[in-house]
Amino acid sequence: MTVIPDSVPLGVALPETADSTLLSSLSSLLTRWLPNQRWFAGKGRPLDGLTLAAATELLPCRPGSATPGLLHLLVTAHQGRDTDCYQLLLGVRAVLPPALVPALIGRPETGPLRGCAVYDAVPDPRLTAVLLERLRAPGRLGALRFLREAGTAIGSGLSPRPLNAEQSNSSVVYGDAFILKLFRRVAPGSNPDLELPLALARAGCREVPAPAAWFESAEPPSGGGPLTLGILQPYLTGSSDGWQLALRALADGESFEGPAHALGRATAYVHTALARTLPTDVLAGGELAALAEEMTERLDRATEAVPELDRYRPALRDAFRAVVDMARAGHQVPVQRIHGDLHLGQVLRTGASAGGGSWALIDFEGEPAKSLAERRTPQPVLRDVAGMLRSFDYAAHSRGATAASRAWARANRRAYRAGYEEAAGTELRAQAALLRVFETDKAVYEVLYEARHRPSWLPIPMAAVRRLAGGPG
Ligand SMILES: Nc1ncnc2c1ncn2[C@@H]1O[C@H](COP(=O)(O)OP(=O)(O)O)[C@@H](O)[C@H]1O
Ligand SMILES: O=P(O)(O)O[C@H]1O[C@H](CO)[C@@H](O[C@H]2O[C@H](CO)[C@@H](O)[C@H](O)[C@H]2O)[C@H](O)[C@H]1O
Repeated sequence: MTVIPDSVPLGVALPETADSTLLSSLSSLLTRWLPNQRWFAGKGRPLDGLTLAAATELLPCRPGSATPGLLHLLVTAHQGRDTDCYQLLLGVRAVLPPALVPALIGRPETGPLRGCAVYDAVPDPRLTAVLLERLRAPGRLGALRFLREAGTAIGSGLSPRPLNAEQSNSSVVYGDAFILKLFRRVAPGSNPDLELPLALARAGCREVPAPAAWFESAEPPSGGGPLTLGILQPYLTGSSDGWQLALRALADGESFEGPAHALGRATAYVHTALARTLPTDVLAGGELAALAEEMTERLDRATEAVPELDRYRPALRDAFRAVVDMARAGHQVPVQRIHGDLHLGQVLRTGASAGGGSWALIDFEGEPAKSLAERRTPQPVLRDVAGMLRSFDYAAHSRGATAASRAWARANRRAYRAGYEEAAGTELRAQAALLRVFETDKAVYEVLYEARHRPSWLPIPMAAVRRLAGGPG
């Protein structure tokens, strides 16, 4: 791009004049491409337009050059009154190799990149290698700041490959040693997916992969703090996620109670370490009433999207009222930072083939639909426990709700609770009413999630809603 002098090697913020020409030339291509991405959060609503929040050239983009360029953009998507900021990493080449053709976004007809192939850079190892180099050498580059945890060794020359998982974000694995998670929808303020694992690792908790390096963008003029953009952490080679393992055990007619028990213990260790390291509080009186109100509102929103929920609404509202009764009876509920969206897909088991195995919790972002402020608010630990209990129910139902699969789910739920109680030193039985409230709230969340993302899965949380509302399961 002509605005960048040859002498600037890497990472420059584009001058504002270049920003506006750049975006106007890319705008129509990105407006078509963005809504089709798995991670685009505003599906089903028209995209009215895009504005550019920040642009940084990580590798020079020169039309006609044989070497690829790399542009880092933060763009704001406008949908009615809603705005969301997305992180885009764009490759720029004169000629696109066949392997990268599926990543093509388009060829701008005007502006500084006229005629170049502009594409999603995540599948291009030549470009993602640059990100690792930047993370190895902390410092500021244009609008971006690269940081590294003291005392971590990050090797050079590790070959990158994109992780081909259905994800809310995009990840790149480097030589099976590290994984870089690139957040797609970003917001000002520290992302709990960095904040919590960093605090846990620094506190010596071994149940999370420790962040090794990360990068962020400067605080926007509207405030709120820097935006967390990407996190590099050790790649747990040979691990399998809990969802795959549970389904395999179910299909093979094998018990999963040992791993479920260990998972309960791992969850408790993480909770205990979080309570030791980060602020805690208690909810009482009006705050408990507000919690019930929040759950009721979520139920009302879900009912608007899934009218089938309406017949269960009175019973579910009654269930939430248990929290108001607790408030009236003068109960206090401890709250602390938690995982926020714990399920079998968020836990990785390593070393299982050697007979032992240990669990690691990943993806501390919280429920994707909640704002960053909501996700960072201290919560009762039972929210996480309930999430995992629901997940055993999901696994069983995804293979047909037979008597055997239901018994399998019950046994694993019991084992998970027992492991948790043992390691946390708490009696979950004494909190059964509140645990049921959180399971109910999670099932309502899942109804809305499935209706939006995977309608064919809707019967799974609907069956739970029916059961929790007092009907047959
Ligand atoms: N440290 C890790 N080691 C090995 N695999 C990982 C690691 N972190 C994430 N993964 C893999 O990447 C997938 C997506 O990671 P996750 O943090 O859940 O991203 P997203 O928020 O985009 O869903 C996980 O399901 C897991 O398969
Ligand atoms: O992993 P994410 O943070 O993107 O979480 C969202 O998607 C999950 C599905 O991938 C969804 O989890 C639900 O389905 C799981 C099986 O696929 C099941 O194990 C969970 O118990 C169930 O909640 C999660 O709710 C959603 O936030």
